[in-house]
Amino acid sequence: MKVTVVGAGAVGASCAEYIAIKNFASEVMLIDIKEGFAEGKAMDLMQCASLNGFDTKITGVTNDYSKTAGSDVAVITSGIPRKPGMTREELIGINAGIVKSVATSLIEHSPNVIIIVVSNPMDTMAYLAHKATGLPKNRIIGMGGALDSARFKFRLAEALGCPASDVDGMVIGGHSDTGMVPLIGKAARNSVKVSEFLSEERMQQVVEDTKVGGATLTKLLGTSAWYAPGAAVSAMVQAIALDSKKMFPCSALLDGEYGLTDISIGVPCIIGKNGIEKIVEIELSEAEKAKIEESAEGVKKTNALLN
Ligand SMILES: NC(=O)c1ccc[n+]([C@@H]2O[C@H](COP(=O)([O-])OP(=O)(O)OC[C@H]3O[C@@H](n4cnc5c(N)ncnc54)[C@H](O)[C@@H]3O)[C@@H](O)[C@H]2O)c1
Ligand SMILES: O=C(O)C[C@H](O)C(=O)O
Repeated sequence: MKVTVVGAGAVGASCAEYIAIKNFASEVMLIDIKEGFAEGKAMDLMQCASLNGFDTKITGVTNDYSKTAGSDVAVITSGIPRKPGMTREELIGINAGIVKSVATSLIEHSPNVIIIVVSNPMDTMAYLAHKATGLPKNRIIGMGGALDSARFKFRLAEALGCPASDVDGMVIGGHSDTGMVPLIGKAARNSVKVSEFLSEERMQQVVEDTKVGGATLTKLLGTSAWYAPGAAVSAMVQAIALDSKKMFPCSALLDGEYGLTDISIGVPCIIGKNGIEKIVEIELSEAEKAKIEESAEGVKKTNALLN
């Protein structure tokens, strides 16, 4: 499998590194607009091959899309990250132009590619990629929910005083500070609902900490996070490569599912060799439904800025 990663910055390089370490792809092509940058990152990563024991060939190129030809999967991480105090939505002015041109360049050289959109504001960038390319719905996947769910599990594990591997939980809705919907009522520790262990107040704290997970890290780091984002994307690429039919919350273009149309937003999806193979409609409580509707309103407001 050939994977192109557009943007060799913090998230793109982290994603390439995890893909290589997991050793399921034959080739990763890193591409960046900054002269020599992707080449340098690729060389640095390749010098880890004998140390970390991987056979994936990582190559870097400056803005030459002919080198991405024949990609099975492409990950778009190109664009600017937010600084402390900013929202993801504030990035739209610069990132929309980048994502639009990158998505069209990718399919010119890889007509069968499955695109994973990471650049923020992610739900709107995934929607834009659909509009710009006209690709079938299964072939554009927004990454946000996989990361947000990992952060939810981290916060749940912290509250429960247990390893994250004991915890199951999912975040749906928009990938924004206010739009995320952590499904706390369905979260469990080894099949036992977390409400059996945590007070209502502690559960609400977990929900709030999860929603501002990206902002909290941005404040600490001075720019946004990259390790967990890179790991989340690599897990999705792996599910495509291995056709594993794993379920991740992904930003998918909806056509009536969850009562929503003409919007990309986080919902549970089955990921396999065809990208989004199924959107799973789970039963939501009235409160959860109201939160998803509110979240969708927020995403639609950001989408309107594209016009
Ligand atoms: N969806 C998510 O969960 C999630 C998680 C983390 C970061 N992000 C987003 O991912 C994006 C990248 O974050 P980062 O921390 O890696 O930023 P970064 O600045 O480290 O890297 C971005 C890279 O994109 C490159 N670039 C810019 N325009 C380009 C173009 N037209 N073609 C190719 N490359 C181009 C830059 O040169 C830079 O190397 C940001 O928009 C950030 O908000 C999203
Ligand atoms: O927080 C950000 O701006 C980056 C990303 O969306 C994240 O959640 O880490």
